[in-house]
Amino acid sequence: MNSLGLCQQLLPCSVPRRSSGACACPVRDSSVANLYSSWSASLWSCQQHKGVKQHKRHKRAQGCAAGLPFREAQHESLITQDLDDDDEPDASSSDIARPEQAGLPDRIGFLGAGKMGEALIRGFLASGVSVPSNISASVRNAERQRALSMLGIQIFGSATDGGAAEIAANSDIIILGVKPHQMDAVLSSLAPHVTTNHLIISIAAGIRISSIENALPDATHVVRVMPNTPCLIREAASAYVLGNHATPLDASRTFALMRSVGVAVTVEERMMDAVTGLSGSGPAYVFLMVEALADGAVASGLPRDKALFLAAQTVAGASRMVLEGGGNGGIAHPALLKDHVTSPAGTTIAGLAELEACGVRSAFMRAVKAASRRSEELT
Ligand SMILES: NC(=O)C1=CN([C@@H]2O[C@H](COP(=O)(O)OP(=O)(O)OC[C@H]3O[C@@H](n4cnc5c(N)ncnc54)[C@H](O)[C@@H]3O)[C@@H](O)[C@H]2O)C=CC1
Ligand SMILES: O=C(O)[C@@H]1CCC=N1
Repeated sequence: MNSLGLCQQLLPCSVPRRSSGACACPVRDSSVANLYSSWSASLWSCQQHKGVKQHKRHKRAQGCAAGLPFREAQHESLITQDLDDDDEPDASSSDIARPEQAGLPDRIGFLGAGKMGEALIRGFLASGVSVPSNISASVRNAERQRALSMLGIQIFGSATDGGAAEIAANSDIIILGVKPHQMDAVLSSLAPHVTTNHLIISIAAGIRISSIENALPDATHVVRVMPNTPCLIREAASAYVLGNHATPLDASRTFALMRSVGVAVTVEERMMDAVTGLSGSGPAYVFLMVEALADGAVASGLPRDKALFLAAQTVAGASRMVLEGGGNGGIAHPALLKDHVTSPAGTTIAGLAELEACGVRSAFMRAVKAASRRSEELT
Protein backbone atom coordinates (compact mmCIF):
# COMPACT_ATOMS: atom_id res chain seq x y z
CA MET A 1 0.00 0.00 0.00
CA ASN A 2 1.23 3.52 -0.63
CA SER A 3 0.48 6.55 1.50
CA LEU A 4 -2.73 7.17 -0.41
CA GLY A 5 -3.97 3.83 0.79
CA LEU A 6 -3.94 2.36 -2.69
CA CYS A 7 -2.47 -0.97 -3.60
CA GLN A 8 0.06 -0.27 -6.31
CA GLN A 9 -0.33 -3.74 -7.76
CA LEU A 10 -3.94 -3.01 -8.53
CA LEU A 11 -3.29 0.28 -10.22
CA PRO A 12 -1.98 -0.73 -13.62
CA CYS A 13 -5.11 -2.70 -14.40
CA SER A 14 -7.55 -0.34 -12.77
CA VAL A 15 -7.69 2.05 -15.71
CA PRO A 16 -7.39 0.52 -19.14
CA ARG A 17 -5.01 2.29 -21.48
CA ARG A 18 -6.49 3.36 -24.73
CA SER A 19 -5.20 3.81 -28.19
CA SER A 20 -4.64 7.35 -29.30
CA GLY A 21 -6.83 9.42 -31.52
CA ALA A 22 -3.91 10.02 -33.80
CA CYS A 23 -4.14 12.21 -36.84
CA ALA A 24 -3.09 11.35 -40.33
CA CYS A 25 0.11 13.27 -39.85
CA PRO A 26 2.82 11.22 -41.57
CA VAL A 27 5.62 11.80 -39.06
CA ARG A 28 4.85 10.24 -35.71
CA ASP A 29 8.05 8.68 -34.53
CA SER A 30 9.26 11.35 -32.15
CA SER A 31 7.86 12.61 -28.86
CA VAL A 32 6.79 15.53 -26.77
CA ALA A 33 10.42 15.80 -25.74
CA ASN A 34 11.36 16.77 -29.28
CA LEU A 35 8.65 19.37 -29.30
CA TYR A 36 9.79 20.53 -25.90
CA SER A 37 13.36 21.07 -26.97
CA SER A 38 12.64 22.59 -30.34
CA TRP A 39 9.58 24.58 -29.46
CA SER A 40 11.10 27.52 -27.70
CA ALA A 41 13.33 28.53 -30.58
CA SER A 42 10.81 27.80 -33.27
CA LEU A 43 8.02 29.63 -31.46
CA TRP A 44 9.75 32.92 -31.91
CA SER A 45 10.73 32.44 -35.52
CA CYS A 46 7.21 31.21 -36.07
CA GLN A 47 5.81 34.47 -34.80
CA GLN A 48 7.27 36.20 -37.79
CA HIS A 49 4.74 34.37 -39.91
CA LYS A 50 1.77 36.33 -41.13
CA GLY A 51 -0.94 36.71 -38.54
CA VAL A 52 -1.79 35.11 -35.26
CA LYS A 53 -3.99 32.36 -36.68
CA GLN A 54 -1.37 31.28 -39.10
CA HIS A 55 1.05 31.17 -36.19
CA LYS A 56 -1.25 28.85 -34.27
CA ARG A 57 -1.80 26.60 -37.29
CA HIS A 58 1.91 26.49 -37.83
CA LYS A 59 2.50 25.39 -34.23
CA ARG A 60 -0.15 22.72 -34.56
CA ALA A 61 1.46 21.37 -37.70
CA GLN A 62 4.78 21.53 -35.95
CA GLY A 63 3.33 19.51 -33.09
CA CYS A 64 2.19 16.87 -35.54
CA ALA A 65 5.60 16.89 -37.14
CA ALA A 66 7.06 16.36 -33.68
CA GLY A 67 5.10 13.15 -33.39
CA LEU A 68 2.03 14.37 -31.56
CA PRO A 69 -1.42 13.26 -32.64
CA PHE A 70 -3.28 16.15 -34.19
CA ARG A 71 -5.37 16.95 -31.14
CA GLU A 72 -2.37 17.01 -28.84
CA ALA A 73 -0.58 19.32 -31.21
CA GLN A 74 -3.74 21.37 -31.23
CA HIS A 75 -3.72 21.36 -27.45
CA GLU A 76 -0.14 22.57 -27.37
CA SER A 77 -1.32 25.65 -29.20
CA LEU A 78 -3.54 26.46 -26.22
CA ILE A 79 -0.46 27.44 -24.31
CA THR A 80 -0.61 30.73 -26.15
CA GLN A 81 -4.37 30.86 -26.02
CA ASP A 82 -4.29 34.55 -25.21
CA LEU A 83 -3.58 35.12 -28.89
CA ASP A 84 -7.17 34.32 -29.83
CA ASP A 85 -9.92 31.95 -28.82
CA ASP A 86 -11.99 31.34 -31.88
CA ASP A 87 -10.29 28.17 -32.97
CA GLU A 88 -9.61 26.88 -29.48
CA PRO A 89 -9.97 23.10 -29.25
CA ASP A 90 -12.56 21.60 -26.95
CA ALA A 91 -11.38 20.63 -23.50
CA SER A 92 -11.54 16.88 -24.08
CA SER A 93 -8.21 15.28 -24.65
CA SER A 94 -8.97 11.81 -23.39
CA ASP A 95 -8.14 10.24 -26.73
CA ILE A 96 -4.78 11.90 -26.97
CA ALA A 97 -1.70 9.73 -26.86
CA ARG A 98 0.39 10.07 -23.71
CA PRO A 99 3.88 11.52 -24.01
CA GLU A 100 5.42 8.18 -23.08
CA GLN A 101 9.07 8.30 -22.13
CA ALA A 102 9.25 12.00 -22.88
CA GLY A 103 12.22 12.10 -20.50
CA LEU A 104 12.35 15.78 -19.64
CA PRO A 105 15.87 16.58 -18.51
CA ASP A 106 14.75 18.93 -15.72
CA ARG A 107 15.61 18.12 -12.14
CA ILE A 108 12.39 18.41 -10.16
CA GLY A 109 12.38 19.29 -6.45
CA PHE A 110 9.35 19.13 -4.17
CA LEU A 111 9.03 21.43 -1.20
CA GLY A 112 6.51 19.35 0.72
CA ALA A 113 5.50 16.01 -0.73
CA GLY A 114 2.42 14.70 1.01
CA LYS A 115 -0.59 13.10 -0.67
CA MET A 116 -0.61 15.31 -3.75
CA GLY A 117 3.16 15.56 -4.06
CA GLU A 118 3.57 11.81 -3.83
CA ALA A 119 0.83 11.26 -6.42
CA LEU A 120 2.71 13.59 -8.78
CA ILE A 121 6.06 11.92 -8.14
CA ARG A 122 4.62 8.46 -8.71
CA GLY A 123 2.86 9.67 -11.85
CA PHE A 124 6.01 11.31 -13.26
CA LEU A 125 7.98 8.13 -12.62
CA ALA A 126 5.28 5.89 -14.10
CA SER A 127 5.04 8.03 -17.23
CA GLY A 128 8.79 8.08 -17.74
CA VAL A 129 8.72 11.88 -17.95
CA SER A 130 11.31 11.84 -15.17
CA VAL A 131 13.52 9.37 -13.37
CA PRO A 132 14.23 8.95 -9.61
CA SER A 133 17.72 10.47 -9.90
CA ASN A 134 16.16 13.69 -11.26
CA ILE A 135 13.61 14.06 -8.44
CA SER A 136 14.16 15.27 -4.90
CA ALA A 137 11.86 16.21 -2.04
CA SER A 138 12.19 18.14 1.15
CA VAL A 139 10.39 16.24 3.86
CA ARG A 140 9.45 17.24 7.36
CA ASN A 141 8.79 13.98 9.14
CA ALA A 142 10.24 10.50 9.31
CA GLU A 143 7.12 8.73 8.06
CA ARG A 144 7.11 10.77 4.82
CA GLN A 145 10.84 10.27 4.51
CA ARG A 146 10.41 6.49 4.66
CA ALA A 147 7.54 6.48 2.14
CA LEU A 148 9.36 8.66 -0.39
CA SER A 149 12.77 7.01 0.01
CA MET A 150 11.22 3.84 -1.35
CA LEU A 151 10.74 5.63 -4.69
CA GLY A 152 14.50 6.07 -5.01
CA ILE A 153 14.36 9.86 -5.07
CA GLN A 154 16.71 12.12 -3.13
CA ILE A 155 15.41 13.31 0.25
CA PHE A 156 16.35 16.56 2.00
CA GLY A 157 15.27 17.95 5.36
CA SER A 158 12.41 20.32 6.08
CA ALA A 159 11.88 23.19 3.64
CA THR A 160 11.91 25.65 6.51
CA ASP A 161 15.05 24.21 8.04
CA GLY A 162 17.69 24.13 5.31
CA GLY A 163 15.82 21.91 2.88
CA ALA A 164 14.78 24.79 0.65
CA ALA A 165 18.41 25.67 -0.06
CA GLU A 166 19.22 22.09 -0.97
CA ILE A 167 16.16 21.73 -3.17
CA ALA A 168 17.00 24.99 -4.96
CA ALA A 169 20.59 23.89 -5.52
CA ASN A 170 19.50 20.53 -6.92
CA SER A 171 16.44 21.46 -9.02
CA ASP A 172 15.45 23.25 -12.19
CA ILE A 173 11.75 22.99 -11.42
CA ILE A 174 10.60 23.48 -7.81
CA ILE A 175 7.11 22.25 -6.96
CA LEU A 176 5.52 23.87 -3.92
CA GLY A 177 3.54 21.00 -2.42
CA VAL A 178 2.73 22.28 1.07
CA LYS A 179 -0.69 23.25 2.42
CA PRO A 180 -1.81 26.81 1.66
CA HIS A 181 -1.25 27.95 5.26
CA GLN A 182 2.33 26.62 5.15
CA MET A 183 3.18 28.53 2.00
CA ASP A 184 4.39 31.80 3.59
CA ALA A 185 6.99 30.04 5.70
CA VAL A 186 8.19 27.92 2.81
CA LEU A 187 8.41 30.88 0.41
CA SER A 188 10.46 32.85 2.98
CA SER A 189 12.91 29.96 3.25
CA LEU A 190 13.07 29.52 -0.50
CA ALA A 191 13.37 33.19 -1.56
CA PRO A 192 17.13 33.64 -0.88
CA HIS A 193 17.94 30.64 -3.07
CA VAL A 194 15.71 31.21 -6.09
CA THR A 195 17.17 32.44 -9.37
CA THR A 196 15.62 33.20 -12.74
CA ASN A 197 16.89 29.79 -13.87
CA HIS A 198 14.28 28.12 -11.67
CA LEU A 199 10.70 27.44 -12.61
CA ILE A 200 8.49 27.52 -9.50
CA ILE A 201 5.26 25.53 -9.78
CA SER A 202 2.70 25.98 -7.03
CA ILE A 203 -0.04 23.39 -6.63
CA ALA A 204 -1.55 25.06 -3.56
CA ALA A 205 -5.28 25.72 -3.57
CA GLY A 206 -6.21 29.38 -3.38
CA ILE A 207 -2.71 30.86 -3.37
CA ARG A 208 -2.53 33.53 -6.07
CA ILE A 209 0.40 33.90 -8.42
CA SER A 210 0.89 37.49 -7.23
CA SER A 211 1.46 36.32 -3.62
CA ILE A 212 4.08 33.86 -4.78
CA GLU A 213 5.78 36.36 -7.08
CA ASN A 214 5.79 39.01 -4.35
CA ALA A 215 7.46 36.63 -1.91
CA LEU A 216 10.21 35.64 -4.36
CA PRO A 217 12.92 37.68 -6.16
CA ASP A 218 11.93 39.91 -9.08
CA ALA A 219 11.33 38.14 -12.39
CA THR A 220 11.01 34.67 -10.84
CA HIS A 221 9.31 32.26 -13.24
CA VAL A 222 6.11 31.05 -11.57
CA VAL A 223 3.34 28.77 -12.81
CA ARG A 224 0.24 27.88 -10.81
CA VAL A 225 -1.14 24.38 -11.35
CA MET A 226 -4.25 22.71 -9.94
CA PRO A 227 -3.75 18.95 -10.32
CA ASN A 228 -5.78 16.16 -8.76
CA THR A 229 -4.88 12.87 -7.09
CA PRO A 230 -5.59 10.70 -10.19
CA CYS A 231 -2.08 11.89 -11.21
CA LEU A 232 -1.11 8.73 -9.42
CA ILE A 233 -2.59 6.58 -12.18
CA ARG A 234 -1.98 9.16 -14.92
CA GLU A 235 -5.64 10.08 -15.17
CA ALA A 236 -5.41 13.60 -13.75
CA ALA A 237 -7.43 16.60 -14.87
CA SER A 238 -5.11 19.57 -14.34
CA ALA A 239 -5.32 23.25 -15.15
CA TYR A 240 -2.54 25.78 -15.06
CA VAL A 241 -1.85 29.51 -15.30
CA LEU A 242 1.40 31.18 -16.22
CA GLY A 243 2.88 33.83 -13.96
CA ASN A 244 4.04 37.22 -15.21
CA HIS A 245 7.60 36.10 -15.92
CA ALA A 246 6.93 32.57 -17.15
CA THR A 247 8.17 31.97 -20.68
CA PRO A 248 6.78 29.83 -23.50
CA LEU A 249 9.42 27.28 -22.58
CA ASP A 250 8.10 27.23 -18.99
CA ALA A 251 4.63 26.67 -20.45
CA SER A 252 5.84 23.72 -22.50
CA ARG A 253 7.71 22.24 -19.53
CA THR A 254 4.62 22.52 -17.35
CA PHE A 255 2.39 21.10 -20.04
CA ALA A 256 4.73 18.18 -20.68
CA LEU A 257 4.86 17.36 -16.97
CA MET A 258 1.12 17.59 -16.36
CA ARG A 259 0.25 15.92 -19.64
CA SER A 260 2.42 12.98 -18.65
CA VAL A 261 0.06 12.29 -15.74
CA GLY A 262 -3.29 13.03 -17.40
CA VAL A 263 -4.88 15.89 -19.29
CA ALA A 264 -3.98 19.54 -18.79
CA VAL A 265 -5.61 22.76 -19.91
CA THR A 266 -4.71 26.41 -19.49
CA VAL A 267 -7.17 28.76 -17.82
CA GLU A 268 -7.16 32.34 -16.65
CA GLU A 269 -6.26 32.79 -13.02
CA ARG A 270 -9.73 34.09 -12.17
CA MET A 271 -11.02 30.60 -13.06
CA MET A 272 -8.66 28.71 -10.77
CA ASP A 273 -11.05 28.69 -7.81
CA ALA A 274 -13.69 27.06 -10.00
CA VAL A 275 -11.13 24.53 -11.25
CA THR A 276 -10.20 23.78 -7.64
CA GLY A 277 -13.86 23.25 -6.70
CA LEU A 278 -14.39 21.03 -9.73
CA SER A 279 -11.37 18.91 -10.65
CA GLY A 280 -9.12 19.61 -7.65
CA SER A 281 -11.69 18.48 -5.10
CA GLY A 282 -13.80 16.47 -7.56
CA PRO A 283 -12.24 13.03 -7.01
CA ALA A 284 -13.60 13.14 -3.45
CA TYR A 285 -17.15 13.77 -4.71
CA VAL A 286 -16.82 10.83 -7.08
CA PHE A 287 -15.42 8.53 -4.39
CA LEU A 288 -18.38 9.43 -2.23
CA MET A 289 -20.72 8.77 -5.13
CA VAL A 290 -19.16 5.36 -5.86
CA GLU A 291 -19.45 4.44 -2.20
CA ALA A 292 -23.08 5.54 -2.06
CA LEU A 293 -23.99 3.69 -5.27
CA ALA A 294 -22.42 0.55 -3.86
CA ASP A 295 -24.30 1.02 -0.59
CA GLY A 296 -27.54 1.14 -2.53
CA ALA A 297 -26.69 -2.10 -4.28
CA VAL A 298 -25.70 -3.74 -0.99
CA ALA A 299 -29.06 -2.63 0.41
CA SER A 300 -30.67 -4.30 -2.60
CA GLY A 301 -28.80 -7.56 -1.97
CA LEU A 302 -25.48 -7.42 -3.84
CA PRO A 303 -22.28 -8.48 -2.03
CA ARG A 304 -20.07 -5.49 -1.11
CA ASP A 305 -17.08 -6.39 -3.28
CA LYS A 306 -19.15 -6.86 -6.43
CA ALA A 307 -21.17 -3.74 -5.64
CA LEU A 308 -18.04 -1.57 -5.36
CA PHE A 309 -16.49 -3.07 -8.47
CA LEU A 310 -19.62 -2.52 -10.58
CA ALA A 311 -20.21 0.96 -9.15
CA ALA A 312 -16.66 2.13 -9.90
CA GLN A 313 -16.68 0.66 -13.40
CA THR A 314 -20.09 2.22 -14.07
CA VAL A 315 -18.72 5.66 -13.20
CA ALA A 316 -15.56 5.06 -15.25
CA GLY A 317 -17.50 3.71 -18.25
CA ALA A 318 -20.07 6.48 -18.23
CA SER A 319 -17.33 9.13 -17.94
CA ARG A 320 -15.52 7.57 -20.88
CA MET A 321 -18.69 7.78 -22.95
CA VAL A 322 -18.88 11.52 -22.29
CA LEU A 323 -15.20 11.96 -23.10
CA GLU A 324 -15.17 9.76 -26.18
CA GLY A 325 -18.75 9.73 -27.38
CA GLY A 326 -18.93 13.07 -29.08
CA GLY A 327 -17.57 11.98 -32.43
CA ASN A 328 -14.41 13.48 -33.95
CA GLY A 329 -12.86 13.40 -30.52
CA GLY A 330 -15.37 15.85 -29.02
CA ILE A 331 -17.29 15.58 -25.78
CA ALA A 332 -20.77 14.05 -25.81
CA HIS A 333 -23.57 15.85 -24.00
CA PRO A 334 -24.39 13.85 -20.86
CA ALA A 335 -28.12 14.58 -21.15
CA LEU A 336 -28.29 12.75 -24.49
CA LEU A 337 -26.41 9.77 -23.12
CA LYS A 338 -28.70 9.74 -20.09
CA ASP A 339 -31.75 9.61 -22.36
CA HIS A 340 -30.33 6.54 -24.12
CA VAL A 341 -30.31 4.67 -20.81
CA THR A 342 -33.80 5.70 -19.82
CA SER A 343 -36.69 3.55 -21.09
CA PRO A 344 -40.30 4.73 -20.82
CA ALA A 345 -41.76 3.46 -17.55
CA GLY A 346 -38.46 1.62 -17.01
CA THR A 347 -36.06 1.22 -14.12
CA THR A 348 -33.80 4.16 -14.86
CA ILE A 349 -36.49 6.82 -14.80
CA ALA A 350 -37.58 5.47 -11.42
CA GLY A 351 -34.04 5.92 -10.13
CA LEU A 352 -33.62 9.34 -11.73
CA ALA A 353 -36.89 10.56 -10.22
CA GLU A 354 -35.52 9.71 -6.76
CA LEU A 355 -32.26 11.55 -7.48
CA GLU A 356 -34.17 14.63 -8.61
CA ALA A 357 -36.46 14.43 -5.56
CA CYS A 358 -33.36 14.34 -3.33
CA GLY A 359 -31.89 17.37 -5.11
CA VAL A 360 -28.75 15.54 -6.22
CA ARG A 361 -28.20 17.81 -9.22
CA SER A 362 -28.37 20.87 -7.03
CA ALA A 363 -26.23 19.18 -4.37
CA PHE A 364 -23.38 18.66 -6.86
CA MET A 365 -23.63 22.25 -8.04
CA ARG A 366 -23.60 23.48 -4.47
CA ALA A 367 -20.59 21.29 -3.65
CA VAL A 368 -18.52 22.72 -6.50
CA LYS A 369 -19.55 26.28 -5.64
CA ALA A 370 -18.80 25.80 -1.93
CA ALA A 371 -15.36 24.36 -2.69
CA SER A 372 -14.67 27.22 -5.13
CA ARG A 373 -15.67 29.75 -2.46
CA ARG A 374 -13.39 28.03 0.03
CA SER A 375 -10.54 28.25 -2.46
CA GLU A 376 -11.18 31.99 -2.76
CA GLU A 377 -11.01 32.31 1.02
CA LEU A 378 -7.61 30.59 1.17
CA THR A 379 -5.94 33.43 -0.72
N1 LIG B 1 -4.82 16.50 -1.89
C1 LIG B 1 -5.34 16.88 -3.05
O1 LIG B 1 -6.19 16.18 -3.63
C2 LIG B 1 -4.88 18.13 -3.69
C3 LIG B 1 -4.05 19.02 -3.03
N2 LIG B 1 -3.66 20.17 -3.64
C4 LIG B 1 -2.77 21.10 -2.95
O2 LIG B 1 -1.56 20.41 -2.71
C5 LIG B 1 -0.96 20.90 -1.53
C6 LIG B 1 -0.61 19.73 -0.63
O3 LIG B 1 -1.81 19.06 -0.29
P1 LIG B 1 -1.76 17.58 0.29
O4 LIG B 1 -0.70 16.82 -0.41
O5 LIG B 1 -3.14 17.08 0.28
O6 LIG B 1 -1.31 17.89 1.79
P2 LIG B 1 -0.39 17.02 2.73
O7 LIG B 1 -0.57 17.56 4.11
O8 LIG B 1 -0.60 15.57 2.48
O9 LIG B 1 1.07 17.39 2.19
C7 LIG B 1 1.78 18.51 2.58
C8 LIG B 1 3.15 18.03 2.98
O10 LIG B 1 3.97 19.15 3.18
C9 LIG B 1 4.81 18.83 4.28
N3 LIG B 1 5.38 20.07 4.80
C10 LIG B 1 4.78 21.10 5.42
N4 LIG B 1 5.66 22.05 5.74
C11 LIG B 1 6.85 21.59 5.29
C12 LIG B 1 8.16 22.09 5.32
N5 LIG B 1 8.45 23.25 5.90
N6 LIG B 1 9.15 21.36 4.78
C13 LIG B 1 8.89 20.17 4.18
N7 LIG B 1 7.67 19.63 4.13
C14 LIG B 1 6.68 20.34 4.68
C15 LIG B 1 3.90 18.12 5.25
O11 LIG B 1 4.64 17.41 6.23
C16 LIG B 1 3.11 17.23 4.30
O12 LIG B 1 3.79 16.00 4.12
C17 LIG B 1 -1.97 21.85 -0.88
O13 LIG B 1 -1.57 23.16 -1.05
C18 LIG B 1 -3.28 21.55 -1.59
O14 LIG B 1 -4.07 22.69 -1.70
C19 LIG B 1 -4.00 20.48 -4.93
C20 LIG B 1 -4.81 19.63 -5.62
C21 LIG B 1 -5.34 18.41 -5.06
O1 LIG C 1 -9.16 19.97 -0.08
C1 LIG C 1 -8.26 20.72 -0.43
O2 LIG C 1 -8.13 21.85 0.08
C2 LIG C 1 -7.32 20.30 -1.54
C3 LIG C 1 -7.33 21.28 -2.68
C4 LIG C 1 -8.01 20.57 -3.80
C5 LIG C 1 -8.16 19.22 -3.33
N1 LIG C 1 -7.73 19.07 -2.12
